[in-house]
Amino acid sequence: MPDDAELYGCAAAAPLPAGPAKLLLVVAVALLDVDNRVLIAKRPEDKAMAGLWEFPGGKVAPGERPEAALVRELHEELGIDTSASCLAPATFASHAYPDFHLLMPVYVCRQWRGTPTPREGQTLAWVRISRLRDYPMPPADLPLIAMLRDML
Ligand SMILES: Nc1nc2c([nH]c(=O)n2[C@H]2C[C@H](O)[C@@H](COP(=O)(O)OP(=O)(O)OP(=O)(O)O)O2)c(=O)[nH]1
Ligand SMILES: [Mg+2]
Repeated sequence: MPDDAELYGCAAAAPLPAGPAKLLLVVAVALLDVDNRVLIAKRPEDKAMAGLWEFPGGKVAPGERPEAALVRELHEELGIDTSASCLAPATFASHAYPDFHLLMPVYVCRQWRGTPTPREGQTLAWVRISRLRDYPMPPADLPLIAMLRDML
């Protein structure tokens, strides 16, 4: 059983490389059902990091508020409607990928209208937080699993 330092990813701390080429702002959500299961989506074959499971969301457009971006992405990707007031800031990921640095605020949402439906070729799964580790996720997401487990 890994200890918490490993789960949070701080056991393998290495010196930070020089500044990233580009900072990418992506917003994501832990959508929770009444049983506290979280919705994850498997990235489709035609996208970067295909086959990995992620929290729904996407890039913030220039000039767009992060919450508005997430409301838009949830509609585009899952066909559900929510409002900025239903998005509670929870945690964030900060990860240096080889070609960009990802900064990803993660919100928790328990209220929306509609049934999440894969609109962009994803596969969806409702998963207990204690089982998230069974689903391969992008490296940026790995510290989030323990954070959400402790928080929710
Ligand atoms: N949505 C989301 N993206 C993640 C997660 N973890 C992670 O490393 N990413 C990365 C993958 C991508 O490089 C980037 C999100 O880009 P994206 O391609 O999904 O953006 P988008 O939904 O706006 O899609 P597109 O219109 O650009 O096709 O963030 C995660 O949990 N959720
Ligand atoms: Mg996306």
